[in-house]
Amino acid sequence: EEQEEDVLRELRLFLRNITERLSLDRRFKAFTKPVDIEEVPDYLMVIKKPMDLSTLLTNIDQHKYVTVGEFMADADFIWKNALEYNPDSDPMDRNIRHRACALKDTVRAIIRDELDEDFERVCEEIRESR
Ligand SMILES: Cc1noc(C)c1-c1cc(NS(=O)(=O)c2ccccc2)cc(C(=O)O)c1
Repeated sequence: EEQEEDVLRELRLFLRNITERLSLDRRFKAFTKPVDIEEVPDYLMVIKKPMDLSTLLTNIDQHKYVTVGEFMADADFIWKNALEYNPDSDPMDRNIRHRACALKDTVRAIIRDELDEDFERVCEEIRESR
């Protein structure tokens, strides 16, 4: 009903705000767009679920997420994919893994500091009712 739509509208505002702040952080520039398959031709042979910050934003606008947990599951693919595709000890791989870990820690810190757990519980009730 209307109150549920108000809650989900507030969820989308919260998730858009997080995603836009991450996209403005220069450390995370490589994560703002899908990995370019012309530049990285074997990427889709290794990574089964590509994800990036612009795709998160599209998903938010398409009302894909009803809880913060669902958003986090997709956001986690961004850094997990980077760790999986760039496992080697050479400086380039180490550098992208360092940025991937910074992204993981930053998302978690924002959620810990800014998400009201009662609000997430209301979102989970809506998810279970649908
Ligand atoms: C993410 C990700 N996961 O695997 C890799 C590898 C990256 C990644 C992707 C990008 N952006 S891109 O796919 O459009 C691109 C790749 C190669 C040359 C020029 C552009 C940049 C970087 C970077 O370190 O700058 C890294």
